[in-house]
This record gives sequence, structure tokens and C-alpha cells, in this order.
Amino acid sequence: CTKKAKMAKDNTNGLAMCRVLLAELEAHQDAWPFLTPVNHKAVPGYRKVIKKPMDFSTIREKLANNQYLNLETFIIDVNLVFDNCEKFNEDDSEIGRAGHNMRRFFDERWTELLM
Ligand SMILES: Cn1cc(C(=O)NCCN)ccc1=O
Repeated sequence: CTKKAKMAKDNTNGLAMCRVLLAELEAHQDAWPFLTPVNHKAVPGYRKVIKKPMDFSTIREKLANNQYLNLETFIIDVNLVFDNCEKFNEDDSEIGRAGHNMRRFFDERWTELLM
């Protein structure tokens, strides 16, 4: 096949992996803080501190709207969820621990799928 065709196949495989990974993130027992956008009206300081909010439902919407070029751009948004969580929450808190658990799960899972 041509290089372009191979690239297209890679993107297809990459996007299939995004769907698998996102479904597993959403199904994880520690996903609850990340399933929907943080309600900045209910969480004082969030809008000021977190410049680029991100959550799993927004990632799902972007995936459905074909806004991820490949697995890499998808991984950037997933890591944004966990980086925001670390910035706003103490490590020794319910949500802080959930964020660390979810990041570890995600890192192990996508490397498994890619290796
Ligand atoms: C990720 N994150 C979630 C919340 C939250 O309250 N989520 C709603 C749970 N029902 C607050 C701060 C934060 O960083």
C-alpha cells in the first residue's frame, strides 16, 4: 500500500484504540470525578486556577466530532484531565488519589496496547 494509505490505516487503528481506551477510562471505579466537566459554580477557584478544563465527556464529544488527529492528540487531552486534577487537588484527598489511580491505569493500558 502507499505511504498515505498506511498513514490512513494507522490513524484508523489509532482512533479505534482511542475508543477502547476512553471506554475503559469511563468504566473505571475511580472515574467519577472526571466523567463530566467540573462545575466551576460549585467549586470555588476552579475557573481561575485551571486554564484548560477537560473531562471524559468532552473527550468523547471531540472523538465523535473527529477532532483527534491520532492517538497522540487524544493522549494529550487525557493527560490534561490528570494534570488539572493534580494542580487543583491535594495528593492526599479523595479526588487527588482518584486522579493518580486513573493516570497509572491509563499509562499502563495504552503502553500495553501500543507495545
Ligand atoms: C476533577 N475534579 C472534580 C471535582 C468534582 O467535584 N467533581 C464532581 C463529582 N461529582 C472537583 C474538583 C476536581 O478537580
